[in-house]
Amino acid sequence: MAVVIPAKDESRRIAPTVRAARAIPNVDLVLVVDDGSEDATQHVAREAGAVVVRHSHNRGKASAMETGAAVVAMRDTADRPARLLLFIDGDLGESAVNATPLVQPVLEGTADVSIAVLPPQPGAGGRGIVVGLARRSIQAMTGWTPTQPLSGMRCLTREAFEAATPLARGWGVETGMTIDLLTKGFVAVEVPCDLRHRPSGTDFRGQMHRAAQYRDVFMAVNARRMRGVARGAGRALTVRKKG
Ligand SMILES: O=c1ccn([C@@H]2O[C@H](COP(=O)(O)OP(=O)(O)O)[C@@H](O)[C@H]2O)c(=O)[nH]1
Ligand SMILES: O=C(O)[C@@H](COP(=O)(O)O)O[C@H]1O[C@H](CO)[C@@H](O)[C@H](O)[C@H]1O
Repeated sequence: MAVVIPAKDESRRIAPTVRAARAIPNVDLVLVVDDGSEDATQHVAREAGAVVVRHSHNRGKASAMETGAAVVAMRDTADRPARLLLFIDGDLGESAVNATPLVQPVLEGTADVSIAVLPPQPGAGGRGIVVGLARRSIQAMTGWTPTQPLSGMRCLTREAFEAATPLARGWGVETGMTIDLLTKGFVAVEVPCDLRHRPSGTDFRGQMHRAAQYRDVFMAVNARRMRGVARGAGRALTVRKKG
C-alpha cells in the first residue's frame, strides 16, 4: 500500500507525518508530493524516510494527488496487485498513524473508498458553509449524505482512483471524487479516525481559504451537474429516436 501526501509549505509538520505514515501496517511506500513549496518541505520529508517528488510550481492539491498516484503506478509491479492509495494531508503530524482504520474496509473489499471522519478540531473556525454546500450537492447527486464531505484522508483502490480521474481542481477534489465514484457504482464508507490537523481559524487567512474552497467545490459540482444534464439529454434523444 502507498501513502500519498500532497504537501505545500509543510516543513514544520511533514517529518512526524511521514514517520507516522510509515508505521501504518502494510505501507511499503510513503510518497510526498511537494507542490511547489517555498520552504524545506522536500528535504525534511526525504530525511524522514519518504520518497519525494516535486512540482516546480504550485499546482494545487488535486494536481499533487494526480502526480502522486502516477508515481505510485510507476512503482507498482506486474507480479503484484496495484497498491491501494491512502491519501493524507501533510499537517497531521504523529496523529497520521490513526488513519490506519481506513485501510481495512478497502483491503477486505467492503468499500472502494473509505473516508476519515475527524473529531472536532480545537481552534477550527468554520461555520459549515462550504461543508454544507458540498454535503447538499453530494446528497442531491448521489443520494448519500456524508458527515464530512471535505475530508481528504481517503483510502481507495487503483480502480476507483482511475474512475475518479481527471480529478476536480484544487479544493473541489474531494467533493468531485465522491460524486464521480458513487454515480459510477463504487461504494464509499466513512470511518471515524482520531486525526488532528491544523484547522483554519477565523482570521483573514482562514476566510480566504474558505472562499477558495467554496469556489472550487462550486465549480466541481457545476461541472458534474452539466455532465449529468448532457447525459440526460443524450438519453432523451435516444429514447425519442427509438420511439
Ligand atoms: O496548493 C496546495 C495547497 C495545499 N496542499 C496540501 O494539501 C493538504 C491539505 O491542505 P490544507 O491542510 O491547507 O487544507 P485543509 O485540509 O485545512 O482545508 C496539505 O497537506 C497541504 O500541504 C497542496 O499540496 N497544494
Ligand atoms: O475551513 C473550514 O473550517 C471548513 C470549511 O469551512 P466551513 O466550515 O464550511 O465554513 O473546512 C475544514 O473543516 C472541515 C470539517 O468541518 C474539514 O472536513 C475540511 O477538510 C477542512 O478544510
